[in-house]
Amino acid sequence: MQIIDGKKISQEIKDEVKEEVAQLKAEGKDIALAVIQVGADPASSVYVRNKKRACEYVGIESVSYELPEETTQEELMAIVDKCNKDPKINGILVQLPLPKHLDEDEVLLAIDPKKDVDGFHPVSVGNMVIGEKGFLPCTPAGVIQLLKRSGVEIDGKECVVVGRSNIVGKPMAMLLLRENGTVTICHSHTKDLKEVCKRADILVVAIGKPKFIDDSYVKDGAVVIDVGIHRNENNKLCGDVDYDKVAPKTTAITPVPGGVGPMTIAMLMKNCVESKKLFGE
Ligand SMILES: Nc1nc2c(c(=O)[nH]1)N[C@@H](CN(C=O)c1ccc(C(=O)N[C@@H](CCC(=O)O)C(=O)O)cc1)CN2
Ligand SMILES: [Mg+2]
Repeated sequence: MQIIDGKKISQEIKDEVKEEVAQLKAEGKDIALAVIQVGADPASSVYVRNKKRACEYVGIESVSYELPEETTQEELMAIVDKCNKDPKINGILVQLPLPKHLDEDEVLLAIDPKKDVDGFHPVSVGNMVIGEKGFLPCTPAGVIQLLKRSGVEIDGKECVVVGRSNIVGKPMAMLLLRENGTVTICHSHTKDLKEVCKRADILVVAIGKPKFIDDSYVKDGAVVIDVGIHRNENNKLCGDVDYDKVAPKTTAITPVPGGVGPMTIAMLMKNCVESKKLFGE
C-alpha cells in the first residue's frame, strides 16, 4: 500500500513554479495575486496565510485585502472591480466561504475570467468542459497531479466521485473524464451508494462527512483519494474516509492532513503563472 504524499508532491510543484517565476522575472514579468478574505473564519485565515506564504516562496507578490465581516456586497464588488482593472494584478482569489449575507455567485461572476486563478468563473468551467486552455480549479487539478505523479493510471479506469459540489465533485469528474477515465458521480440521492463505490478502481470522496467511507465501500486494490477535511473536538484533522479501516484494502490512499489539501495551494501558484503566460502583458 502506497501513502500518497501530498506534502512532498505539492513541494515539487511549488519548486517547479518557483523556477518558472524566476524565468519570467528575468524577462521583466512580475506576477501579483490579490488575496481577498472577508471576515475571520479561523480555517479560512489558515488557508489565506498559507497561500500568502506560498506566494512568497515561489516569488509571486500577494496583495492582501482583509475585510471586516460586515463588508457589504457593494464594497466587495468594488474591490473585485478595482483588481480587475489593475494591470499589475494577474490573479484574483476570493477566499470561500463568504459570510452568509454576501452573494458568492455574484462575486465569482464579477472576477475577470483572465484573472480567475481559482477556476470558479463560468467561463473557466466552460473551457474546462470543452478542453480549451484556461484555469483549472485547484483542488480537482491537484488530485489529477497526485494520481499522475504517484504513477496511478487513469485511462480506462472505473472512477467514482462521491459528491457533486461546483468546486470539487463536478470539476473532479470532468478532469477524470479528460484523462479517459470512466466516470460515475454519486450524491445524496444515489441508490446503493456502497455498491457503486465498490466498482471504483479510483474512488474520490468529497462529501463533507467525517469518516463516512469505511472499508465496506471499497474494492480490494482500489486507489482512494480523500478530499474531505474536518477538525474534531480535540482539534485533530480527519477526512471523509475512515483511513484506518480503508487503507489496508487499497493500493494507494491519500492521508488527511498531508494529502489533497496542500495540493490546492500548489495548484493555485501554478495557475498564477498560467495567468501571466496566457494573459499577462
Ligand atoms: N477561493 C477558494 N476558497 C476555498 C478553496 C479554494 O480552492 N479556493 N478551497 C477550500 C479551502 N482551501 C483553500 O482555500 C484549502 C483547504 C485545505 C488546505 C490544506 O493545506 N490542508 C491541510 C491541513 C491544513 C490545516 O492544518 O488546517 C492538509 O489537508 O494537509 C489548503 C487549502 C475552501 N475554500
Ligand atoms: Mg451567501
